[in-house]
Amino acid sequence: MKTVYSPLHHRRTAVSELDGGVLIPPHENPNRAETILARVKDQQLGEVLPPESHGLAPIRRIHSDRYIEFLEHCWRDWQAEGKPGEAIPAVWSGRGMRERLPKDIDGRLGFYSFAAETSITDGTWEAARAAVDVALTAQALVAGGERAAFALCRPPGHHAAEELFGGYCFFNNAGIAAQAFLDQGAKRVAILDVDFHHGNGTQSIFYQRSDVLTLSLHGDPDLVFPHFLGFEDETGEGDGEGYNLNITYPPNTPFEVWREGLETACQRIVDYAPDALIIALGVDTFEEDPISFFKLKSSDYLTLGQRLAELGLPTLFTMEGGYDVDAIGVNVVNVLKGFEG
Ligand SMILES: NCCCNCCCCCS
Ligand SMILES: [Mg+2]
Ligand SMILES: [Zn+2]
Repeated sequence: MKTVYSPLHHRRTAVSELDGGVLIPPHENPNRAETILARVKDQQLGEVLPPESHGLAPIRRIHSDRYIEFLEHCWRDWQAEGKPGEAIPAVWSGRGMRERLPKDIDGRLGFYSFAAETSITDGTWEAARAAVDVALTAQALVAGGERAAFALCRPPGHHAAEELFGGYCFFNNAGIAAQAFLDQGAKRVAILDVDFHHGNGTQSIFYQRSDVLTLSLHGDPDLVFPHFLGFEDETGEGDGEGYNLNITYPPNTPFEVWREGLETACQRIVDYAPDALIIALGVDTFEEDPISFFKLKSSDYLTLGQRLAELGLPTLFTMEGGYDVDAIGVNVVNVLKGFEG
């Protein structure tokens, strides 16, 4: 299986994440991608390719122009105000307030985000753009006939909505790739999110559409991020009714239980008969993950990959979460090796 990787992910080297009332070194750090890349090479998974540039057009198919403009200029505008730290949202439109876009940078940060753990800093724009190019380059490999390809994206994307950043995400790499498949002639695309957290951005982008089936297995949002979306009664709206599936699990869920949800999701995908499958691959389902509460073991990721291969679909893997950096390489490549059989 080919991997697409860009060293430009290093441009996203934030120094602060708001956690527990203090600023900590971010969980979503460059070592994640480097550890995965090293394991890809160590296991001789396949060729590692640089991304081709795809420009803004594919991003504009999913994210609004004003949101893209905001991301491009946020750091400049923040610095212009002489703020000492990284750009972190601190004020939002609470219930009963207005949903209008303010001029001020603090207001705009709140308007375009849903969480405060994700800072914007110098280079975030470049890294987020490169992650999209990585996803689209891998998508082109699959559209061009490869059975599967791995987009080693960093920063991740599944929490990013049309006009929202958060959860370490800025552009929805998997969603942009799904739209690219459709723009190139696919009729139906399924996005299966196996990250520990609900893919709220992916769900909301396609919530009223039936040409993209979105499915996510994740920790009960009553207990974990993103807290305000991802419940099992969210099944889609309008044309999209029936084309969103959320399966939630409690703390300490082991693979034996989690795989039942995977089976349900796989059956739904078979019924949907998509032209392509995108796996939003987070491995924060791992038993040692520092911010999650499932109990999957490294060997379970081999089984996960095997099960996904049985769907027999052209498959794009986009890298999402996973924060036990020592184990992330083994766990990610186990999925891909399991898939290859
Ligand atoms: N104290 C941990 C808070 C985590 N909040 C964001 C989680 C984003 C996961 C991305 S896959
Ligand atoms: Mg998920
Ligand atoms: Zn996650």
